[in-house]
Amino acid sequence: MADGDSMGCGDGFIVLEGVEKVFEVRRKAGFLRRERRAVRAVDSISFSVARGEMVGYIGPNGAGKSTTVKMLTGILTPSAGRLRVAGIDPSRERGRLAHRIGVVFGQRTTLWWDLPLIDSYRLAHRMYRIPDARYRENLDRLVELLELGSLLDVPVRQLSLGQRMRGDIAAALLHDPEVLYLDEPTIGLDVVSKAKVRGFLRELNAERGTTVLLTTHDLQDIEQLCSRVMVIDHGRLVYDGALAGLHEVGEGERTLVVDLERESPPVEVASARVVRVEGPRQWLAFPAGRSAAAVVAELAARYPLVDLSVREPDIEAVIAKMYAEKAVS
Ligand SMILES: Nc1ncnc2c1ncn2[C@@H]1O[C@H](COP(=O)(O)OP(=O)(O)OP(=O)(O)O)[C@@H](O)[C@H]1O
Repeated sequence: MADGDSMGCGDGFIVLEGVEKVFEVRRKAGFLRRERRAVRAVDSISFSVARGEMVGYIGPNGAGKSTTVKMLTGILTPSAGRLRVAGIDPSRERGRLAHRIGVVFGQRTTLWWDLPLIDSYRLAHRMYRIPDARYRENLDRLVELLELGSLLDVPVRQLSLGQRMRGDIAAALLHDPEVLYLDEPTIGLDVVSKAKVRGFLRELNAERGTTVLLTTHDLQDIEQLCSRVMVIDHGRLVYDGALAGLHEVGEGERTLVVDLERESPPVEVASARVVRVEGPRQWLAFPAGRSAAAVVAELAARYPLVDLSVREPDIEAVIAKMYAEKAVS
């Protein structure tokens, strides 16, 4: 089959239907005896990403994120299911797909370590057969946006982690890919470098409509860049939706911060529990799915309130809880 549209998935640009990847691993099981075991790294995953979407793909270590990305780039062939990126079957037409996608691995560089940065770009120019005018235009734009001007003649090994990451991102975008896979793009970066990378990605998505699939352990990346998030755990997709909806899935707690008229012992209400007291200020936790109005009404009826505010659950806490629950079940 040549075309992704024939899969009946509408305008999906990245489409997975029941995709699986099973690895055969051999283990020593005694003297001269080896045992074969199947590891189901990706277990019947289906999703569809529209052109121009920016999606977070998250999950604990060993969940199957890298395996999914490797199948999307064509490095690995799925054991079952169907997969298309821009209408292309990645493992069958890896070369053709390479012109349409860009890949950045935070922990691995694709740049030539001992050569000046610009040499890696010249190589990409030839490798991807980018027309000269387009190469120049893209290079100028990326150098400006990623602030690489003073770094082009510096050997890659002398670059800081943040500089190298920006260099890698530029390398992945010189050929104008429609899709960008980012694997931990801000790992190990300082706050300023993280902000630069995130700012650039937002601009890229807004200006060029580049579709972005972002794998990260840094949930601020997701909060600042993605309106949709997919959570994978033990090879299965356990959540696909808005970031805000994760609060409900994780059944996190919201916090009501109240200022009483004067310092007092922890307040007593049925709908919430006090988790902290500091002078006249008290913090009350209540289930995220419940309305704050009931808690406020109960409090106001019994205590003199000066001020109050509601804090949403910390997304990291919600996801940590979600993983913990999965591990127990
Ligand atoms: N080539 C391989 N051979 C055998 N097992 C593998 C192979 N690659 C991955 N696995 C196994 O598949 C599962 C998923 O691994 P994967 O690297 O996709 O997880 P991940 O979500 O990317 O994890 P991390 O966040 O640690 O990078 C793990 O149990 C891993 O040990």
